[in-house]
Amino acid sequence: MPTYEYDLIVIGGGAAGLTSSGMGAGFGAKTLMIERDRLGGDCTWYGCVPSKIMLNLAKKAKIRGRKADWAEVRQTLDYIRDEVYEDADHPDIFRKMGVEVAFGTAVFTGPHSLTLKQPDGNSREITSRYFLIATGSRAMVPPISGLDETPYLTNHSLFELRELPESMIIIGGGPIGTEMAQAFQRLGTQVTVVDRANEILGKDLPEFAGMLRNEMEKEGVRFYLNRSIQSVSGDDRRIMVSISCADGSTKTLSAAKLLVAAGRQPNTETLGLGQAGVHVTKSGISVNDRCRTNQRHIYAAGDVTGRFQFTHMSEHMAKVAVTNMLLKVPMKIDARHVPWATYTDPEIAHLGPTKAELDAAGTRYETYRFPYKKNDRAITDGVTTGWIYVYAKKFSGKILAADILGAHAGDLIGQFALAMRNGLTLRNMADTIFPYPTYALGARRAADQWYIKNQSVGLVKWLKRIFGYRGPLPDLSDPDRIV
Ligand SMILES: Cc1cc2nc3c(=O)[nH]c(=O)nc-3n(C[C@H](O)[C@H](O)[C@H](O)COP(=O)(O)OP(=O)(O)OC[C@H]3O[C@@H](n4cnc5c(N)ncnc54)[C@H](O)[C@@H]3O)c2cc1C
Ligand SMILES: NC(=O)c1ccc[n+]([C@@H]2O[C@H](COP(=O)([O-])OP(=O)(O)OC[C@H]3O[C@@H](n4cnc5c(N)ncnc54)[C@H](O)[C@@H]3O)[C@@H](O)[C@H]2O)c1
Repeated sequence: MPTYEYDLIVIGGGAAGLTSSGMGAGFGAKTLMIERDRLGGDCTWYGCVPSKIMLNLAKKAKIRGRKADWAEVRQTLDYIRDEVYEDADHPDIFRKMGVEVAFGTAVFTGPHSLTLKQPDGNSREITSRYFLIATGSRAMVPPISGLDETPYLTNHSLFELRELPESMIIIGGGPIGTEMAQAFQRLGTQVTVVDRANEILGKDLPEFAGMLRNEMEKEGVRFYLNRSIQSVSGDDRRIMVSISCADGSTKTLSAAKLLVAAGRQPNTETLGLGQAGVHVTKSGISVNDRCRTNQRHIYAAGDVTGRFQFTHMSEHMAKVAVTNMLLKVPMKIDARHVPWATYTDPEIAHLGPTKAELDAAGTRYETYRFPYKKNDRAITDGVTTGWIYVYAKKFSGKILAADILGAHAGDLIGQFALAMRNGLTLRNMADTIFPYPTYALGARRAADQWYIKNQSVGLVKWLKRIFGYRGPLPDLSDPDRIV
């Protein structure tokens, strides 16, 4: 067997790269992680962490009822991002684990070799037995007339703004556009969202996405949905966005800033994938269920594959890749149990196939629902907007999917993910003791609905006859009754 300098080279030090290099070293592989910027990737610097800080500060601004102090927002953003970096992403943490960390850009020169272009201008040729590509994604800039000549923000520049804009137009009502619309509106910016789709958060349950949009409209966010953008123009002081209206006319929106949040594109161009013979498409590096590319020794994980663009999925894919590559254990991406959450107020979360996918596949299921307005903790906290919907088999209670709108939906969906992944049924959940008063108890009460819905007047008649009970027949007509 030829000898290589490393057993594993990981390219990219974001969620997928950090997980895979730590695991690689943990399994005894001589591992090198290459990062062109700072370890931590999008999540720490330009994604999950700053966006959740903004949402938290925005909630506080809403409670105080006054505009945020942008200097304080920026200070908090910098302070917490640094804290996350020092606690979880710093190169020394990985060096301690046995990972070599090198800074620079990696470019393949062959199937087992690459050039590391270092920041000081020097280059180094390196070989490895295995590679894991985890170079992530960046904002996709749609081909809109005038956009190239107009200043716009993306998630890369948004959190570095020097002042709070008086107004902002956001192109895209996906998770980024929706979270940032609420955050900026609450901080004091007048936000307008434009999307070509007819509802925000196209991957979530439309009914819940519509309820969230209503809440955001009450807070002042303006939505222009089902509109195509004709052109964009402007300068650093004012931006104009022309949109088409349903009657064929054109309307021009204007704001101080423009944020493009219209999806992602994979970071693949500078990798020299052709030299390594790795197959790539516009949506990302093609991988199989084991995260392997068409080259048996080259794997890819995370956003660069264009598959599931979430931090938890980047970590999951990294685990799948390393387990197959270094342990030779055939582990597959668990695509049937993928949860996600959008951290607006109320939150919106989903698990498994969508309701539309269940319906399209002709799957037979029952919907078990529980409203937040009947959850005592939601009542005491004053956050009663929301619902838990679980889709499950009528007789077995086997969980097929779930949607949640409401406070802590992202945490609650984890309860169903654990149950569904491990074959626990709604009956098992309903028989489990959950503490009172918690949001999690709402998950159990949704599971209780399986017992309640399986109760029937016929069953009660049978009980009465067998045991000689003398009460009247119950009224079971309310589909949302809780006992
Ligand atoms: C605003 C926003 C909010 C988000 N919020 C959430 C959330 O709440 N929850 C959630 O689950 N997900 C969220 N996401 C998605 C999440 O951030 C990504 O799915 C995740 O960061 C992807 O991780 P990754 O490791 O694949 O890529 P990245 O984190 O992008 O890491 C890739 C790394 O590779 C480096 N790199 C690229 N090319 C090269 C090269 N040629 N050589 C060397 N290094 C290279 C980059 O510098 C980068 O550090 C959010 C994203 C955004 C933009
Ligand atoms: N809480 C979270 O987990 C979280 C938060 C933010 C981002 N993310 C991840 O980041 C990914 C990217 O987020 P995103 O919101 O940029 O992308 P997205 O693809 O989810 O949504 C983009 C939106 O932009 C619209 N759009 C695209 N082109 C348009 C055009 N020319 N004109 C008008 N509208 C247009 C689409 O219809 C869509 O609604 C997400 O898919 C998600 O995986 C996750």
